[in-house]
Amino acid sequence: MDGIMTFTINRPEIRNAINNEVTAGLEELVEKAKHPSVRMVIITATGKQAFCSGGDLSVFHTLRTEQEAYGMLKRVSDVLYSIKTLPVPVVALVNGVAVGGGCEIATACDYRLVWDHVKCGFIQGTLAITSGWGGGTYLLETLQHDQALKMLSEAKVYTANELKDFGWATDIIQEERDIEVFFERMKNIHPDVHRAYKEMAIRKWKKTDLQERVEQEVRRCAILWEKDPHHEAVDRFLNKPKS
Ligand SMILES: CC[C@H](C(=O)O)C(=O)SCCNC(=O)CCNC(=O)[C@H](O)C(C)(C)COP(=O)(O)OP(=O)(O)OC[C@H]1O[C@@H](n2cnc3c(N)ncnc32)[C@H](O)[C@@H]1OP(=O)(O)O
Repeated sequence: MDGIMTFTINRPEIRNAINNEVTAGLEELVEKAKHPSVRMVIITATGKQAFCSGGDLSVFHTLRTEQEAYGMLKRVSDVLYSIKTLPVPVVALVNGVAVGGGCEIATACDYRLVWDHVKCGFIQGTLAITSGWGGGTYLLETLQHDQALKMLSEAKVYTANELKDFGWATDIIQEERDIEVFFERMKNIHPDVHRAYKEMAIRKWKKTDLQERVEQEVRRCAILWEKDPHHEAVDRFLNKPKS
Protein backbone atom coordinates (compact mmCIF):
# COMPACT_ATOMS: atom_id res chain seq x y z
CA MET A 1 0.00 0.00 0.00
CA ASP A 2 1.45 3.43 -0.95
CA GLY A 3 -0.31 5.01 2.00
CA ILE A 4 -3.17 6.36 -0.11
CA MET A 5 -6.65 5.37 1.13
CA THR A 6 -9.53 5.65 -1.36
CA PHE A 7 -13.26 5.83 -0.54
CA THR A 8 -15.64 5.27 -3.47
CA ILE A 9 -19.32 6.14 -3.25
CA ASN A 10 -20.98 3.25 -5.04
CA ARG A 11 -24.65 4.05 -5.77
CA PRO A 12 -24.42 5.07 -9.46
CA GLU A 13 -28.03 4.11 -10.17
CA ILE A 14 -29.09 6.97 -7.90
CA ARG A 15 -26.24 9.29 -8.93
CA ASN A 16 -24.28 8.35 -5.81
CA ALA A 17 -26.75 10.02 -3.40
CA ILE A 18 -25.85 9.83 0.27
CA ASN A 19 -27.91 7.61 2.57
CA ASN A 20 -27.18 6.31 6.08
CA GLU A 21 -25.09 3.44 4.72
CA VAL A 22 -22.76 5.78 2.80
CA THR A 23 -22.54 8.00 5.88
CA ALA A 24 -21.51 4.97 7.94
CA GLY A 25 -18.89 4.18 5.32
CA LEU A 26 -17.47 7.70 5.61
CA GLU A 27 -17.37 7.34 9.42
CA GLU A 28 -15.40 4.11 8.99
CA LEU A 29 -13.06 5.86 6.52
CA VAL A 30 -12.29 8.57 9.10
CA GLU A 31 -11.35 5.98 11.71
CA LYS A 32 -9.13 4.00 9.31
CA ALA A 33 -7.49 7.18 7.93
CA LYS A 34 -6.11 8.00 11.39
CA HIS A 35 -3.62 5.09 11.06
CA PRO A 36 -0.06 6.46 10.88
CA SER A 37 0.62 4.55 7.65
CA VAL A 38 -2.01 6.64 5.78
CA ARG A 39 -0.43 9.60 3.98
CA MET A 40 -3.36 10.74 1.82
CA VAL A 41 -7.10 10.12 1.34
CA ILE A 42 -9.09 10.17 -1.90
CA ILE A 43 -12.88 10.42 -2.04
CA THR A 44 -14.46 9.61 -5.38
CA ALA A 45 -17.42 7.68 -6.84
CA THR A 46 -18.36 4.97 -9.32
CA GLY A 47 -18.84 5.79 -12.99
CA LYS A 48 -18.51 9.02 -14.94
CA GLN A 49 -22.02 10.43 -14.52
CA ALA A 50 -22.00 11.48 -10.87
CA PHE A 51 -19.64 12.15 -7.99
CA CYS A 52 -22.58 12.71 -5.64
CA SER A 53 -26.11 14.11 -6.01
CA GLY A 54 -26.36 15.08 -2.35
CA GLY A 55 -28.72 13.64 0.21
CA ASP A 56 -30.87 10.69 -0.91
CA LEU A 57 -34.21 12.46 -1.28
CA SER A 58 -36.07 9.14 -1.53
CA VAL A 59 -34.98 8.45 2.04
CA PHE A 60 -34.49 11.86 3.64
CA HIS A 61 -37.86 13.20 2.43
CA THR A 62 -39.37 11.25 5.39
CA LEU A 63 -37.61 13.70 7.71
CA ARG A 64 -40.38 16.26 8.25
CA THR A 65 -39.54 18.30 11.35
CA GLU A 66 -36.59 20.53 12.27
CA GLN A 67 -35.56 18.00 14.92
CA GLU A 68 -35.70 15.04 12.52
CA ALA A 69 -33.73 16.97 9.90
CA TYR A 70 -31.18 18.11 12.47
CA GLY A 71 -30.40 14.49 13.40
CA MET A 72 -29.38 13.58 9.83
CA LEU A 73 -27.69 16.91 9.07
CA LYS A 74 -25.69 16.75 12.30
CA ARG A 75 -24.47 13.19 11.65
CA VAL A 76 -23.27 13.99 8.14
CA SER A 77 -21.81 17.37 9.11
CA ASP A 78 -19.88 15.68 11.93
CA VAL A 79 -18.29 13.15 9.56
CA LEU A 80 -17.47 15.88 7.03
CA TYR A 81 -15.82 17.94 9.81
CA SER A 82 -13.79 14.84 10.72
CA ILE A 83 -12.79 14.51 7.05
CA LYS A 84 -11.97 18.23 6.89
CA THR A 85 -9.68 17.91 9.92
CA LEU A 86 -7.95 14.64 9.03
CA PRO A 87 -4.20 15.06 9.66
CA VAL A 88 -3.39 14.18 6.03
CA PRO A 89 -4.37 15.72 2.66
CA VAL A 90 -7.84 14.73 1.42
CA VAL A 91 -8.48 14.84 -2.34
CA ALA A 92 -11.95 14.84 -3.94
CA LEU A 93 -11.66 13.16 -7.33
CA VAL A 94 -14.81 14.61 -8.88
CA ASN A 95 -15.62 12.00 -11.51
CA GLY A 96 -19.09 13.33 -12.37
CA VAL A 97 -21.79 15.81 -11.41
CA ALA A 98 -21.69 17.02 -7.81
CA VAL A 99 -24.74 18.91 -6.55
CA GLY A 100 -26.06 19.93 -3.17
CA GLY A 101 -24.49 17.86 -0.45
CA GLY A 102 -22.20 16.37 -3.10
CA CYS A 103 -20.56 19.77 -3.40
CA GLU A 104 -20.38 19.93 0.39
CA ILE A 105 -18.48 16.65 0.53
CA ALA A 106 -16.03 17.85 -2.14
CA THR A 107 -15.58 21.18 -0.34
CA ALA A 108 -14.78 19.37 2.91
CA CYS A 109 -11.74 17.97 1.07
CA ASP A 110 -8.46 19.87 0.76
CA TYR A 111 -8.18 19.48 -3.02
CA ARG A 112 -10.74 19.03 -5.82
CA LEU A 113 -9.66 17.39 -9.07
CA VAL A 114 -12.58 17.94 -11.44
CA TRP A 115 -13.00 16.05 -14.74
CA ASP A 116 -13.51 18.45 -17.64
CA HIS A 117 -17.00 17.11 -18.50
CA VAL A 118 -18.30 17.69 -15.00
CA LYS A 119 -20.73 20.32 -13.69
CA CYS A 120 -21.11 21.10 -9.97
CA GLY A 121 -23.29 23.38 -7.89
CA PHE A 122 -24.65 24.15 -4.45
CA ILE A 123 -28.27 23.70 -5.59
CA GLN A 124 -29.72 23.46 -2.08
CA GLY A 125 -31.44 26.82 -2.69
CA THR A 126 -33.64 25.22 -5.36
CA LEU A 127 -35.06 23.06 -2.54
CA ALA A 128 -35.61 26.14 -0.34
CA ILE A 129 -32.85 25.16 2.07
CA THR A 130 -29.23 26.13 2.57
CA SER A 131 -26.20 23.88 2.72
CA GLY A 132 -26.53 21.81 5.89
CA TRP A 133 -23.50 19.51 6.08
CA GLY A 134 -20.94 22.29 6.62
CA GLY A 135 -20.27 22.92 2.95
CA GLY A 136 -21.38 26.55 3.01
CA THR A 137 -19.06 27.28 5.92
CA TYR A 138 -16.18 25.50 4.16
CA LEU A 139 -16.85 27.35 0.90
CA LEU A 140 -16.74 30.72 2.67
CA GLU A 141 -13.48 29.52 4.26
CA THR A 142 -12.03 28.47 0.88
CA LEU A 143 -13.07 30.98 -1.80
CA GLN A 144 -12.92 34.73 -2.17
CA HIS A 145 -16.01 36.04 -0.33
CA ASP A 146 -18.02 37.21 -3.34
CA GLN A 147 -17.31 34.01 -5.30
CA ALA A 148 -18.43 31.87 -2.36
CA LEU A 149 -21.67 33.83 -1.89
CA LYS A 150 -22.28 33.69 -5.65
CA MET A 151 -21.90 29.90 -5.74
CA LEU A 152 -24.16 29.45 -2.71
CA SER A 153 -26.90 31.95 -3.54
CA GLU A 154 -27.18 31.31 -7.29
CA ALA A 155 -27.97 27.64 -6.51
CA LYS A 156 -26.94 26.63 -10.04
CA VAL A 157 -24.41 24.30 -11.61
CA TYR A 158 -21.18 25.50 -13.17
CA THR A 159 -18.80 24.03 -15.73
CA ALA A 160 -15.38 22.73 -14.78
CA ASN A 161 -13.76 25.85 -16.26
CA GLU A 162 -16.04 28.11 -14.20
CA LEU A 163 -15.25 26.09 -11.08
CA LYS A 164 -11.54 26.54 -11.78
CA ASP A 165 -12.01 30.29 -12.30
CA PHE A 166 -13.86 30.50 -8.96
CA GLY A 167 -10.96 28.75 -7.23
CA TRP A 168 -13.11 25.74 -6.26
CA ALA A 169 -11.55 23.25 -8.66
CA THR A 170 -7.87 22.72 -7.84
CA ASP A 171 -7.18 21.18 -11.26
CA ILE A 172 -9.25 20.22 -14.31
CA ILE A 173 -8.71 16.61 -15.35
CA GLN A 174 -8.75 15.82 -19.09
CA GLU A 175 -7.09 12.40 -18.96
CA GLU A 176 -5.94 9.84 -16.40
CA ARG A 177 -2.35 11.09 -16.77
CA ASP A 178 -3.42 14.41 -15.23
CA ILE A 179 -4.39 12.57 -12.05
CA GLU A 180 -1.12 10.64 -12.01
CA VAL A 181 0.85 13.90 -12.35
CA PHE A 182 -1.01 15.45 -9.40
CA PHE A 183 -0.25 12.51 -7.12
CA GLU A 184 3.34 12.18 -8.32
CA ARG A 185 3.89 15.78 -7.23
CA MET A 186 2.23 15.09 -3.86
CA LYS A 187 4.36 11.96 -3.33
CA ASN A 188 7.58 13.89 -4.08
CA ILE A 189 7.10 15.64 -0.74
CA HIS A 190 7.61 13.72 2.52
CA PRO A 191 4.34 12.83 4.29
CA ASP A 192 5.52 14.65 7.43
CA VAL A 193 5.60 17.93 5.45
CA HIS A 194 2.02 17.43 4.29
CA ARG A 195 1.00 16.60 7.87
CA ALA A 196 2.72 19.72 9.20
CA TYR A 197 0.92 22.00 6.74
CA LYS A 198 -2.43 20.28 7.48
CA GLU A 199 -1.74 20.92 11.20
CA MET A 200 -1.37 24.63 10.39
CA ALA A 201 -4.78 24.71 8.72
CA ILE A 202 -6.44 22.77 11.52
CA ARG A 203 -4.93 25.15 14.11
CA LYS A 204 -6.43 28.09 12.23
CA TRP A 205 -9.83 26.40 11.97
CA LYS A 206 -9.86 25.61 15.71
CA LYS A 207 -8.87 29.19 16.59
CA THR A 208 -11.64 30.57 14.37
CA ASP A 209 -14.36 28.26 15.72
CA LEU A 210 -14.92 26.47 12.40
CA GLN A 211 -16.81 23.65 14.13
CA GLU A 212 -19.21 26.08 15.83
CA ARG A 213 -19.77 27.89 12.54
CA VAL A 214 -20.69 24.54 10.97
CA GLU A 215 -23.08 23.82 13.85
CA GLN A 216 -24.91 27.11 13.22
CA GLU A 217 -25.14 26.25 9.50
CA VAL A 218 -26.68 22.87 10.38
CA ARG A 219 -29.21 24.43 12.77
CA ARG A 220 -30.23 27.06 10.18
CA CYS A 221 -30.70 24.42 7.50
CA ALA A 222 -32.85 22.32 9.83
CA ILE A 223 -35.17 25.29 10.42
CA LEU A 224 -35.67 25.77 6.67
CA TRP A 225 -36.02 22.00 6.14
CA GLU A 226 -39.22 21.90 8.20
CA LYS A 227 -40.96 24.62 6.18
CA ASP A 228 -43.43 23.83 3.38
CA PRO A 229 -41.39 25.26 0.46
CA HIS A 230 -38.69 22.65 1.09
CA HIS A 231 -41.06 19.70 1.38
CA GLU A 232 -42.99 20.87 -1.71
CA ALA A 233 -39.74 21.14 -3.75
CA VAL A 234 -38.65 17.64 -2.72
CA ASP A 235 -42.10 16.22 -3.55
CA ARG A 236 -41.85 17.82 -7.02
CA PHE A 237 -38.50 16.13 -7.57
CA LEU A 238 -39.69 12.73 -6.36
CA ASN A 239 -42.91 12.93 -8.42
CA LYS A 240 -41.33 14.30 -11.60
CA PRO A 241 -42.34 12.47 -14.79
CA LYS A 242 -39.98 9.58 -15.53
CA SER A 243 -37.54 10.56 -18.30
C1 LIG B 1 -27.67 19.25 3.11
C2 LIG B 1 -27.59 18.59 1.79
C3 LIG B 1 -28.94 18.40 1.21
C4 LIG B 1 -29.63 17.18 1.75
O1 LIG B 1 -30.52 16.67 1.07
O2 LIG B 1 -29.30 16.70 2.82
C5 LIG B 1 -28.85 18.22 -0.26
O3 LIG B 1 -28.01 17.52 -0.79
S1 LIG B 1 -30.03 19.08 -1.16
C6 LIG B 1 -29.78 18.52 -2.84
C7 LIG B 1 -30.36 17.15 -3.02
N1 LIG B 1 -30.06 16.68 -4.36
C8 LIG B 1 -30.73 17.08 -5.45
O4 LIG B 1 -31.69 17.82 -5.40
C9 LIG B 1 -30.24 16.52 -6.76
C10 LIG B 1 -31.30 15.67 -7.41
N2 LIG B 1 -30.79 15.04 -8.61
C11 LIG B 1 -30.59 15.72 -9.77
O5 LIG B 1 -30.73 16.93 -9.88
C12 LIG B 1 -30.16 14.89 -10.95
O6 LIG B 1 -30.44 13.54 -10.63
C13 LIG B 1 -28.66 14.99 -11.27
C14 LIG B 1 -28.37 16.38 -11.86
C15 LIG B 1 -27.83 14.75 -10.04
C16 LIG B 1 -28.31 13.92 -12.34
O7 LIG B 1 -29.20 14.02 -13.43
P1 LIG B 1 -29.30 12.81 -14.47
O8 LIG B 1 -30.25 13.24 -15.55
O9 LIG B 1 -27.95 12.33 -14.82
O10 LIG B 1 -29.95 11.62 -13.63
P2 LIG B 1 -31.49 11.48 -13.18
O11 LIG B 1 -32.01 12.78 -12.66
O12 LIG B 1 -32.26 10.79 -14.25
O13 LIG B 1 -31.33 10.51 -11.91
C17 LIG B 1 -31.17 9.11 -12.07
C18 LIG B 1 -32.01 8.48 -10.99
O14 LIG B 1 -31.43 8.83 -9.70
C19 LIG B 1 -32.40 9.50 -8.90
N3 LIG B 1 -31.72 10.50 -8.10
C20 LIG B 1 -30.77 11.36 -8.52
N4 LIG B 1 -30.36 12.14 -7.51
C21 LIG B 1 -31.06 11.76 -6.40
C22 LIG B 1 -31.09 12.17 -5.05
N5 LIG B 1 -30.30 13.13 -4.57
N6 LIG B 1 -31.96 11.56 -4.20
C23 LIG B 1 -32.78 10.56 -4.66
N7 LIG B 1 -32.81 10.11 -5.94
C24 LIG B 1 -31.93 10.72 -6.79
C25 LIG B 1 -33.38 10.11 -9.92
O15 LIG B 1 -34.61 10.35 -9.29
C26 LIG B 1 -33.43 9.03 -10.96
O16 LIG B 1 -34.26 8.01 -10.48
P3 LIG B 1 -35.23 7.19 -11.50
O17 LIG B 1 -36.07 6.33 -10.62
O18 LIG B 1 -34.26 6.46 -12.38
O19 LIG B 1 -36.00 8.27 -12.25
